Amino acid sequence: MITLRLRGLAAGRGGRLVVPPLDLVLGPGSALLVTGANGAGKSTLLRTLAGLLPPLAGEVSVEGAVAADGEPARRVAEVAHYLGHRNSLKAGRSVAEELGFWRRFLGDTGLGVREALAAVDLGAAGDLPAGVLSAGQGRRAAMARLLVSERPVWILDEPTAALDERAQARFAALCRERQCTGGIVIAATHQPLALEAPQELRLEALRPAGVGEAAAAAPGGGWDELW
Ligand SMILES: Nc1ncnc2c1ncn2[C@@H]1O[C@H](COP(=O)(O)OP(=O)(O)OP(=O)(O)O)[C@@H](O)[C@H]1O
Repeated sequence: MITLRLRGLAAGRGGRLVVPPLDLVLGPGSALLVTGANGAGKSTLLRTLAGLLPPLAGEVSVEGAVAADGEPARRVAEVAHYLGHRNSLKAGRSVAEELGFWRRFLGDTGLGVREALAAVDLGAAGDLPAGVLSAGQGRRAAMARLLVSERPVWILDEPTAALDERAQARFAALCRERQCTGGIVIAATHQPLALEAPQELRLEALRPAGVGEAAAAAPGGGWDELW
């Protein structure tokens, strides 16, 4: 059964510390809700966990999971789905074609494309170009991407933004099913998300060194000119 272990994991952008070192253990069936104000570093942390940004310090290790090649997984990216702010669907191709691409790319170990679309109430939209989907439909198509390939870790950035109430409830149920089968769900969100017994990690925005001084000293009002 899978466990993720964060040891002194610090995340940042452009060499600037955004999330101070964290120690955390996420065992099978667990969930982590990452909260905090705009700019606090939620996306930065999630992208670091997903292997899309290098940690500034420390590490995240994976134990007890097997990668697609049958070897023990060494990196979270080998066993995780990452759902970012964008839906990762090419506008000119049909929703079904796009999901078919992701199914081949990520490993065809989950639901078939039509089954996955039905599971997110998008059964009638498979032949539409992805670019014509509404914001909420696009998000549901992205949810279907989580289902076409079986991966134990879901890393989700604002997953329910744009979803109506029914779709939010459906998505939360899918996350809990992931937990029930021993998976791990990590979600950054400003909205309630009904996960099973989540740990909460609230991030506080760090003030970049020297910002106050620079603003005070800048001619013409400093930061005010940016708004
Ligand atoms: N590509 C980048 N280069 C430099 N700084 C960045 C970059 N992307 C984000 N930042 C900065 O990193 C900090 C954290 O941003 P991040 O997107 O992680 O916040 P967040 O908590 O996810 O915010 P939100 O709730 O608005 O989505 C912010 O100060 C932001 O300006």
